Amino acid sequence: MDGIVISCGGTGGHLAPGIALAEAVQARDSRTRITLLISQKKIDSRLSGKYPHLHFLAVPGLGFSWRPLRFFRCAVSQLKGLLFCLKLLLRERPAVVVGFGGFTSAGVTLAARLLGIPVALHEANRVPGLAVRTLGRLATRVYLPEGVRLPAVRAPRIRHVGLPVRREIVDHPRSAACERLGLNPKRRVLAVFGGSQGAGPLNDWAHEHLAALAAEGVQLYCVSGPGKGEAQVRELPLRAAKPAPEGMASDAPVGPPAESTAAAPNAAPAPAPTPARETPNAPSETIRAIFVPFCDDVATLLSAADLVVSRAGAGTIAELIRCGTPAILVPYPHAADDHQRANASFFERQGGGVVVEQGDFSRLKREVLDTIFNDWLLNQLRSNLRRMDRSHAADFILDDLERLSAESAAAKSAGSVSARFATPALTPPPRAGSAQ
Ligand SMILES: CC(=O)N[C@H]1[C@@H](OP(=O)(O)OP(=O)(O)OC[C@H]2O[C@@H](n3ccc(=O)[nH]c3=O)[C@H](O)[C@@H]2O)O[C@H](CO)[C@@H](O)[C@@H]1O
Repeated sequence: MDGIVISCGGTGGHLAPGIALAEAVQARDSRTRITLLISQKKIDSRLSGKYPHLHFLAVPGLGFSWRPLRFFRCAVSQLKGLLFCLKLLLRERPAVVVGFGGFTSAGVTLAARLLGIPVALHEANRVPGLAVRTLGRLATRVYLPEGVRLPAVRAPRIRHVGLPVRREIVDHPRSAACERLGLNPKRRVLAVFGGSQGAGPLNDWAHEHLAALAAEGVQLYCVSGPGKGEAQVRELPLRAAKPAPEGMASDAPVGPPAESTAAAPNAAPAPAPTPARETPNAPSETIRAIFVPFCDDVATLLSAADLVVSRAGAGTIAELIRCGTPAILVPYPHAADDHQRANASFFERQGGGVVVEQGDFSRLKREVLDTIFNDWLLNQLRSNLRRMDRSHAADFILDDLERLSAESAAAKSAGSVSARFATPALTPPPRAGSAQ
């Protein structure tokens, strides 16, 4: 393939699979020109900064809104985005364009369509978003999660495939991962993760329950999200107020902990070993709760965690599956068309974990403690997650894109040959997107 433009801006859930696809293209042929279009949002520059070997370009564009002023600003910025993409595609002449949804996909999809470049759109969620629903009709190909339908797009243009996951997302040995994060491998680890923007209610829950979790011997690692809290490490006493019966969580109230606070997440050595449930009263031991605004090494976090409490973004779910980490998903209740609830309940039905609604937070602590100390259940969930993994998504998409680009090239050259030998009256000019 000569070149590829990947539109993946607006949020971590679009950017991460874009990066994954770019990595797969590079691995297949390092000479392929790859351009990744991102948005001007901070989260995009934060995440893309980790990949200096890839070529990112920020494209103008704002998210859609029905509010009059915002609607007008969105229309102007989308127009600017379209012109930007037309210039880019005319200069780069990529063999194919791929969009991972979101408002940054609009301009490049239209531009590709106008220039007769095959364009593929990928939907990660179990309810297709506005971008894929509206732009899908223009696309040469639409990739959907297994079992998801999009009636507006003709069936031959649809392929069912999972979400490409970045190469770095692999399951590491747990002990080494814990030590890298400054956690004690002999204690249980709960990760709290709100997706690329963080989740205020999950952060609040983590702050409210860190003492109670520590008392039970559960270490906490909370990724609070950019701008949603400072990095801090807290050392809390391990103190079972009421020893719990074997295999059951204690819900006894825990008094205010004698705690210390430090600023650097990975500074101090890991505390002394001994699981809380085996020796509930180890007076000198402290349990850590770590808060970071952003995590640059999600694979290490998911490898260290025995259990994750998380939003139900499609990217996070794909990474939980890849690392085999069981989760309690708390879908974001205001996600467009409630797609996070659909993502979460599919994950639950497949056996990767359980769903707790945000309105049902009172049962979250019990759910966490009942799961995190239940080795039989954790093993069941891990084996279900292994079964759910679709590790070939990037290669499947890449094979298909190569086919689309070859078909488009063949159609174009057939068009130009017939144009040379046939009379113009008999041979219609090749249509844009004739490979469709
Ligand atoms: C509120 C909302 O509508 N969120 C949507 C958004 O989620 P969001 O942007 O949160 O995306 P996901 O949860 O799908 O993925 C987040 C990605 O960012 C990475 N990451 C995140 C935090 C961090 O500190 N470091 C880091 O690297 C994760 O590893 C993952 O690759 O896009 C997803 C994909 O369309 C949707 O499913 C989500 O519903």
